[in-house]
Amino acid sequence: MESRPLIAPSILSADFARLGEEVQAVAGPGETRADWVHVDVMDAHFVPNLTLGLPVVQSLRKATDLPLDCHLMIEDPDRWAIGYAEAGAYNVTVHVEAAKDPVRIAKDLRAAGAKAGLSIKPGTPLEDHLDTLKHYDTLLVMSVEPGFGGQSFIPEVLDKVRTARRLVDTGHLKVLVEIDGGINADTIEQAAEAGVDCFVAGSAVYGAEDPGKAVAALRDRAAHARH
Ligand SMILES: O=C(CO)[C@H](O)[C@H](O)COP(=O)(O)O
Repeated sequence: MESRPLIAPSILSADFARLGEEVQAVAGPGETRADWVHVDVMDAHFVPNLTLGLPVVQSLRKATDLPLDCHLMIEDPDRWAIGYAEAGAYNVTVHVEAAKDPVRIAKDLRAAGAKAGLSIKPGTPLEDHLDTLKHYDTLLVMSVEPGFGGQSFIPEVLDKVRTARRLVDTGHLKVLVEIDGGINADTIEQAAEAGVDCFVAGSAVYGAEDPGKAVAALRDRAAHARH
């Protein structure tokens, strides 16, 4: 397990007209600094929403030195994922439900210098994808149906998190466990207790008066829940 909980604000809940400033709002000093910036790429096909793509990620790469955690909610990630690695993403996550050759994607991402992430929707069993997961660096467990920010946390996914944590800790997998959807001051403790390493939070960070303070408060809650 990561020595301290990682917090990844999702810019899905940020003001898209001021993205550079919004990222700077979580790039402050000390505990107010986010660990990663989570970037939701949606294509209006894999999910019923449309957000941003490569040009925005290329611009974000120049606007911040925080690691970019790109979550591709798109059809045909086999074709597009590599571009995000080449654009300087730290971690590029594809959906197990969309990838045709996920092992090849992971190898290509790593060869391009990025971490490879695998995401799984709430209703998809993890057990069907264990052979694939061992080729990846991160597992992004969706705790809402992907597509929109501001939804309610689905507590049933915590069993999947516990399973992933157990597999990682018994040495069968070397992946960082990440969770995305409905993470806020009320839900982060359950996720931390279940064994999450990295917490994506959109509305809980960008809906707060001070996004940096929200990052610090979420990390603090997650850290306390682990003890
Ligand atoms: O991937 C996502 C939605 O598909 C978002 O990252 C996620 O929903 C974050 O928003 P919030 O923390 O408000 O739930």
